[in-house]
Amino acid sequence: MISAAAVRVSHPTGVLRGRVTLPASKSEANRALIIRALSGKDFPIHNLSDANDTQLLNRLLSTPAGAEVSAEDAGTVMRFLTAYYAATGQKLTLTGTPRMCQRPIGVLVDALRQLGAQIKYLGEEGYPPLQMNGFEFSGTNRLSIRSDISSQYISALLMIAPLLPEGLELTLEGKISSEPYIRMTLAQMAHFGVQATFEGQKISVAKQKYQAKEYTVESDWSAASYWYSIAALSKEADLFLPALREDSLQGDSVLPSLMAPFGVHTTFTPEGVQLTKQPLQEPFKRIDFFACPDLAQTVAALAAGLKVEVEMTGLESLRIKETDRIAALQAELVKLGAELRETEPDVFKVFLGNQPQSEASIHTYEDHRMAMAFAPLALTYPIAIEEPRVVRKSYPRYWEELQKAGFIVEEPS
Ligand SMILES: O=C(O)C1=C[C@@H](OP(=O)(O)O)[C@@H](O)[C@H](O)C1
Ligand SMILES: C=C(OP(=O)(O)O)C(=O)O
Repeated sequence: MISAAAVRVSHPTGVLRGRVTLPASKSEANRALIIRALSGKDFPIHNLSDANDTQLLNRLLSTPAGAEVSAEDAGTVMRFLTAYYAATGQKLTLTGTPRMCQRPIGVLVDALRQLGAQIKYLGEEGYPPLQMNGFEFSGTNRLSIRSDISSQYISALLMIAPLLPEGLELTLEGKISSEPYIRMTLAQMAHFGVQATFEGQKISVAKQKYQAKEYTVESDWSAASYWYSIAALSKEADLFLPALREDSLQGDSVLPSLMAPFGVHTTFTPEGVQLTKQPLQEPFKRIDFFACPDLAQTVAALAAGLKVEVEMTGLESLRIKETDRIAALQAELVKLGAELRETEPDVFKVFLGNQPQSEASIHTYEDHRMAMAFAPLALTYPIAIEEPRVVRKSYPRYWEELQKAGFIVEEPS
């Protein structure tokens, strides 16, 4: 594990071949863990991620909850546990890092209160920490909920829905952001024997029981995005990423088509995907990240590295993630001679400027994706990444995997 305050990253040849180890999807793993806890049964979950977000949730669910529980900086842990503790009537304080206490949760708390949860805000209204004070069914099973802020609120409610006395009928209000994550939730619920319908803006789940069943978590497509970026920036690449599937539950499995214009060809095999470097296919169409927000930083940094101007939309949710990711991208791309500018409402464009003069030192804002999205640029510019340990949230072995692929990752002297 790298413990330095910063690492300097470089790649002497720009030629990459071999097999990469990916973490398992933290999204899938955390749903499987919550469902197992709600089922009251024990069954094996294979390929559980070593990501801190998953290790943390696993620990919290496998030991009796104390008076205060911290979800640290994990959005899914915070949101899924809020619904889980409400539905199981537990009384405790649920909190997180200072940044977590700036990430909104009011939409979920309002919905849970309507169902009968007693929840009090201990700090600012609409934000953690939360005092969970038990549950007394209100008699309501019909809710309307805003769906344009975070899909995690909806996934959290759906997973507890079959345990509610009358199930749940949810009407989604507005645009549905990160929709593939809602479909992932419903698909995993179906794996464990719980049926739901999702038609238009309405999702219905009747009262049912989760069945015990083994589950194998797929590799993480969001983590794969950094290897797509590496392949695109390389001189030559032939990389194998194991245990990724074409019929994935993860929305970030759009990568093969999203990355084709950037010169990365994907071949699916029964064991995983092979990435090869091809010529760029310009011109670039506008790319919409509304369904796959976790890929936005990868693409913005890649555009700067490849020196192509790319238009990006659907970035609204980036402001409330591990950091304000739009502000973070704007501050760090400038160091590489590029600029992320809002050209019309909700349309951002990466503009190119001059080649950076000296080694850029990228600040990571306690956001794993800032570190992982900018490190591949070492194939183009001299670059340093600050607070490299942030990767532990979703991909603790990231730096070791870069080293295996021929990158030099060293502490600046
Ligand atoms: O449900 C999930 O597992 C996730 C949903 C997305 O969040 P939003 O729904 O808040 O966009 C995504 O960004 C996050 O990394 C994981
Ligand atoms: C947004 C993310 O995670 P979360 O919301 O679960 O903290 C992420 O991993 O990019």
